[in-house]
Amino acid sequence: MTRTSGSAVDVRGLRVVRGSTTALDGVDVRVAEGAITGLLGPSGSGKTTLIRSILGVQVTAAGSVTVLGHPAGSGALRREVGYVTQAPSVYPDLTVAENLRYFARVLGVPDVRADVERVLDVVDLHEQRRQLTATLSGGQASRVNLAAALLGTPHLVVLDEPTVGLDPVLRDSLWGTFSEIAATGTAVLVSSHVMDEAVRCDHLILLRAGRVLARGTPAELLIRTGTDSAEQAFLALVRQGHDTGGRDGPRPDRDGPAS
Ligand SMILES: Nc1ncnc2c1ncn2[C@@H]1O[C@H](COP(=O)(O)OP(=O)(O)OP(=O)(O)O)[C@@H](O)[C@H]1O
Repeated sequence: MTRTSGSAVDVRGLRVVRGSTTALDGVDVRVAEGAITGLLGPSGSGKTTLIRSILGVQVTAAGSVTVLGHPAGSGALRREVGYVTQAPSVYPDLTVAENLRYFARVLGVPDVRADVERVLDVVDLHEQRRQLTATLSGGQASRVNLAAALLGTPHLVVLDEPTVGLDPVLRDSLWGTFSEIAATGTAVLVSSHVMDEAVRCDHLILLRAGRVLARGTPAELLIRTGTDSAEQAFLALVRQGHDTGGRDGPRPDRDGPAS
């Protein structure tokens, strides 16, 4: 299996059918190493389905999903991919440090103590290390989830709507942490339906109705649409109705028009 240079994730021609819905319809996506890629789109556009496909837990109808040079879901990726779900994924009746030690052992991290200290550092939760997870604030709980996903130094971190329900200050601080993680060379894929978070990403993939509506840097999308906010850019792209750029150039055959 070849690995596209600089790409942690390479999705080609992905089609997924869930129930009677075509959740993804011929999607091509790359996620770059050492950068934050934002996966944006309204509710039901296919963000979670794409994330599930990248994690290798989604039955696909056509196409390929390659993660760090391996087919999505391969055993080789177990320690390589960190995933932060929308729901809390740590044990409420354990302390922060107990949770992290437990997950580090499950992952088979060689030096559990050192790795737990490292991730506590990244998410700035040293003070809460002995606190029961159930008693943490919403923002602190999000940080424990993130810390658990960072154990074992993954090369790809996938976050599904990580800032939902957080106040603007906490959101800002969490995005700062994502930038720090990306700066270490890790590929960070963040889904969000909050368009104003788009400016915090290095690359954007806009999904609509199971298709890629557009992709590019935030600045490129604003210039292309002649707008000054991600939300307006998204609406302008919906009106234009097709993917007008990105790595492959126009792909009206595959990515548009969006329905
Ligand atoms: N288990 C399922 N059975 C049938 N259809 C499903 C199932 N899960 C998702 N879908 C449909 O697939 C489409 C894509 O859903 P998906 O959850 O990927 O969207 P999303 O962009 O993540 O939405 P949200 O922002 O609301 O989480 C939607 O039309 C949804 O109704």
